[in-house]
Amino acid sequence: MRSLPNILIAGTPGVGKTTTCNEILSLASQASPPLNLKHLSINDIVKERTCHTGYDEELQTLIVDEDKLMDEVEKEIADGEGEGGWVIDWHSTAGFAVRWVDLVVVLRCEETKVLFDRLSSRGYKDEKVQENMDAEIFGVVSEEAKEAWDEEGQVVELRSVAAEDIEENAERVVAWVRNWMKYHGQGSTG
Ligand SMILES: Nc1ncnc2c1ncn2[C@@H]1O[C@H](COP(=O)(O)OP(=O)(O)OP(=O)(O)O)[C@@H](O)[C@H]1O
Repeated sequence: MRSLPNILIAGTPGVGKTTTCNEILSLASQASPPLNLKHLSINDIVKERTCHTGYDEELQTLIVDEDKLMDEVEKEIADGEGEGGWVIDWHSTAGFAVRWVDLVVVLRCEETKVLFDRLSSRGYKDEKVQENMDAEIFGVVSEEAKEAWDEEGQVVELRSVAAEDIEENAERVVAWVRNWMKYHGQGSTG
């Protein structure tokens, strides 16, 4: 049994995963007592441990080797077995074992114009912007998560459109962590 939950922050590129993870970690470190949450950036793992088979020029993205990537993720998560507290930052839930993750937060940006502007400002090609817009409109990440984590309350969708959503979402996640700790008899653990 972990003493802190593992949380996967998922969603279409540009919905605000990294920004939200940073805010969660910041709030957690300032909490009293502080919560020892740790950021697990899957983007960094893909690049640093070469969990890819090359670069797709068309879609301007690395072609992820999911098996290798999940081996690396499991090493990280297993290292913290009995400890937990990973805030995992990745666009997808594919490949993750359900037992590794206690809560999946899918960030959503329903305001398509806002997401379009965020993606375009990164210099993405039209095709890549469109692919990501379609994924967001059809709720692809959310559907995938709900298929795997079928226990009630394990997948939550949070709106990430305006700047104030970031803080509100981070506060909700930190509050959820506190509740999880109480429920699992970890109430006084920092
Ligand atoms: N809710 C929001 N309100 C205002 N700006 C936001 C919001 N969410 C994200 N942004 C802005 O959008 C940009 C992308 O955010 P961020 O890098 O956190 O997204 P991401 O989901 O982690 O993307 P990727 O999957 O490509 O890593 C940043 O400039 C961030 O400041």
